[in-house]
Amino acid sequence: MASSEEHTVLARPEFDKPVKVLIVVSPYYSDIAHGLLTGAKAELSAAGADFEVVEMPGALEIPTAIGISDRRSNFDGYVALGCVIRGETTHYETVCNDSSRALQLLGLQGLCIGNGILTVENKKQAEVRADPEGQNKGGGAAAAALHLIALARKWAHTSKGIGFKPRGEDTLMAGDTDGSKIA
Ligand SMILES: Nc1c(NC[C@H](O)[C@H](O)[C@H](O)CO)[nH]c(=O)[nH]c1=O
Ligand SMILES: CC(=O)[C@@H](O)COP(=O)(O)O
Repeated sequence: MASSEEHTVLARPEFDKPVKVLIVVSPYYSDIAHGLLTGAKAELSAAGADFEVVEMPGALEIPTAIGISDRRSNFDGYVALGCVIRGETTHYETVCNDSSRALQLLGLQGLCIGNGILTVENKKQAEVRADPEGQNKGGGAAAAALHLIALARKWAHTSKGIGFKPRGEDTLMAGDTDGSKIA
């Protein structure tokens, strides 16, 4: 089956300065969340990254939680962990699509986010994907965040000089109301 085929995994990035990552996890399916979290923590620890963990009720709250955290803290990156299992109604599509799209939009704003929100047909599919000894999607999401952080740091002191300003305390972000922060 295509889903069990091996894929290429990039070498773990190395950092010369501390890295601080926020894991935002929904325990909606707690056993699945536990597996994802175990894999993500192991990957971050192997890279020497520090991390904190916060919980949100469901996958839909995860992007909002990351957006709030990014405006009010100093994390280098984020790992989103959760699981959405198809039910009887169309709500599955809403939770899957909106959480994924919102994470991508945050990413396009410059946030370094690994998406480890499983979107599956049944619990069995989730179990093999969450298992740190199996597909280890939590570890994969943490690795994705680390690669984005490494890229952001690689270009940290580079600019085309055409008015682009890296995100920072003096950069106006969506939701900011302080006019003095306008970049
Ligand atoms: N059905 C699943 C949900 N639904 C809950 C939403 O994420 C959200 O918390 C609620 O609509 C309140 O805003 N969440 C999951 O993480 N997984 C599901 O399968
Ligand atoms: C992904 C969901 O929100 C899903 O679990 C909801 O189930 P249902 O469509 O049966 O209400």
